[in-house]
Amino acid sequence: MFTPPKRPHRLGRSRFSAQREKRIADAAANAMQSVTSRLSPPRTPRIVEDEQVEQTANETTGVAEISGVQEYNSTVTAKPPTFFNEGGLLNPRYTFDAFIVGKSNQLAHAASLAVSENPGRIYNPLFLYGGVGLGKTHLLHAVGHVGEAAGLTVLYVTSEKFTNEIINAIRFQKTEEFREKYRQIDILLVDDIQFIAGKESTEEEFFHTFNSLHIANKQIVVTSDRPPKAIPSLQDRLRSRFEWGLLADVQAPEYEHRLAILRSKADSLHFAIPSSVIDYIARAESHSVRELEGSLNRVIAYATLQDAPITVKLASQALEHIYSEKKQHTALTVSEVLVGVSRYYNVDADLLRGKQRDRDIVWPRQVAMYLMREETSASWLQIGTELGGRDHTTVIHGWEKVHAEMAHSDRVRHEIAAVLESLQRGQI
Ligand SMILES: Nc1ncnc2c1ncn2[C@@H]1O[C@H](COP(=O)(O)OP(=O)(O)OP(=O)(O)O)[C@@H](O)[C@H]1O
Repeated sequence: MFTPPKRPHRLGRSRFSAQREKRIADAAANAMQSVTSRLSPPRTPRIVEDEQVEQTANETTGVAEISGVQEYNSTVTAKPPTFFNEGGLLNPRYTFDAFIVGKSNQLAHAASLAVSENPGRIYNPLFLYGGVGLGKTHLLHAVGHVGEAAGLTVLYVTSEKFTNEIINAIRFQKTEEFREKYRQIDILLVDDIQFIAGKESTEEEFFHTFNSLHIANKQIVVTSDRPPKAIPSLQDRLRSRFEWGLLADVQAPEYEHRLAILRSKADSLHFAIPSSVIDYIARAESHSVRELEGSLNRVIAYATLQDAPITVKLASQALEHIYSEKKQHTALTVSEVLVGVSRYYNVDADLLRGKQRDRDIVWPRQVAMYLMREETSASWLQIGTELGGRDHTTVIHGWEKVHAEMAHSDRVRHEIAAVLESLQRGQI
């Protein structure tokens, strides 16, 4: 039977003074820095963080995009845009070699490897989707590295950066230069494509970019936190183009996979971590590899700070606040499930409560029934009431339908896990 993933940790800090926590975090960060600089030569600076790029772009242009409508703030001094990446934007750490393959990411990895070796020829576009911190960006960059090594023109861009470039291009009448740049690319890598949804001119321009690259057999790889059909307000013509190639999802790693990832991370830090400690960290249910990496870094930093050997006891102290926060999760409520399911499937909550029997509405309604039963303490009767006064037998039937589909289909299992994850994220 499907065991729904546990909820990710919430941000509440009631049991810990924020000050104490900050002191540990600062000290850990400092210690980590000194550890890593002692152990390995300084790396090429990491890829510029997206936030920095966006912030700079927005500060420079004074452009705000509100509900898909672009507005210009004329009080900010405007500078002409720079269109071309300065290069080196691929993170050197994000290679195929450094990517640990497991059941949860097998398809996404194999597809990424295949397109990197044969760009524009097999899965085009490749659409990678899944929850936070599960390696989508890592795979995107890995494809880029292989392309660059083969001498191809690779462009990695976040959808926010793409949006900002379009806004700038329109503003400074440089749309031709913008198009020219995008049409010279052999491999276009776009991160977090879900953010272009609802931004009219960005979708329009992306649609044309997509078509001209696709016709020319140039490779397009995009990532998203959800499959195309679940991105609200995405234009249908883009949605169908995303579904043209291959959709590959990444899921949270299971225990053995978490172990392998942690071992590899510890090796890359040149740190001998006892297997009991690796096991201790891996045992915590985690929805994100980023979170796992954070736990490992914290344990190493904690040990360095205290000048103590790395033991399970020390690891449990270092991670105490994280685990105790995980235990404080509150259950979802039926109305949170309703709102979350409606948001995920882009179906109005009133339609979920209503009588319409269209397939597009019936399935999300049944998913809501299933998740209300599994994730809240509500009775069949209460769930029926929340869903527009339905009889409890209807709710049981809905639950059974989803349960049976999940038993037969990986795709449905993944879909339900993705809905649940989006509910949990919405709750934080
Ligand atoms: N299978 C894996 N093997 C090794 N490292 C991994 C793996 N999956 C994820 N990571 C690491 O976890 C971190 C987060 O991964 P990444 O940024 O690619 O996640 P993401 O899915 O793009 O998340 P987001 O949606 O938040 O952008 C990175 O440091 C990445 O190297």
